[in-house]
Amino acid sequence: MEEKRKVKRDELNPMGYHDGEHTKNVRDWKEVFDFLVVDPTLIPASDDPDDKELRVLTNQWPHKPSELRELCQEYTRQVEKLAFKLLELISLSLGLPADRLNGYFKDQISFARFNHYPPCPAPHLALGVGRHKDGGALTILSQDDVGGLQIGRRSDGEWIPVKPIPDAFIINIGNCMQVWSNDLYWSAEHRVVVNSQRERLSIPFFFFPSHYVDIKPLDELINEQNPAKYKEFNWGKFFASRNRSDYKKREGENIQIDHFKASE
Ligand SMILES: O=C(O)CCC(=O)C(=O)O
Ligand SMILES: [Fe+2]
Repeated sequence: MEEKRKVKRDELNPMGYHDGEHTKNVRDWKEVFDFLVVDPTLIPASDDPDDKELRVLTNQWPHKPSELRELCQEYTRQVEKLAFKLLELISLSLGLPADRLNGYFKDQISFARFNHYPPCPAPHLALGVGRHKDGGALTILSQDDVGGLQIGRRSDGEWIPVKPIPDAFIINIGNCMQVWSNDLYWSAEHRVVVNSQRERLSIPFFFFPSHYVDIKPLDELINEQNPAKYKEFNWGKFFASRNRSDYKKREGENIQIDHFKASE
């Protein structure tokens, strides 16, 4: 516990250890450790569109276990390669050049997270993570054999458990990919249920574009018959606004991707 406290995140540095996260204003039954892929990483200081100030994020590593830092860095080096490979395959699947999306990640603000979901005495009253869509381009998720992740089926919203498969990653489409592809790729809503018997561990890698990238449906994919379904938005500001709502309970509605839907 002492080591965790030394690397606890705060309002200035959101990296490190944290056990009070909120998804859409509801506290999650979990503790997390976050670390950046690129250290340091620059993000907007606030979600105010007129505020041009940037904030420097840096990693916070505990002294114990001493090999944690090196292991984490090696993990994200490898998973990042997979993320770029998937990005290229998705571009090709959309009929675009393989490297069409790569430029958006020149100063990526990606990070990885250890999620620890302790056993919960009243699992029907809590969620590990409340329903949400991942914000970035892709999420590459590694999970243990306990299970608990559920995906909201697009047709009827029913929660479908994602069965853990040994040595397999789960790939989630994020909001940015949904918008770039003008809904050809869909960012599935998901949540995590907890249980009273076993703790669970998962490690998502959130593949996030550079903060200054403006996200909109790709020109090559829209035309008169198939107009843009989203208005342009700035990724860094979107990220900053979601982060604010992650950090603590807030008044009012949180910004979600549907806010940028073009009017029908
Ligand atoms: O633990 C999981 O399986 C998923 C966690 C998740 O959805 C997230 O951290 O965004
Ligand atoms: Fe998620």
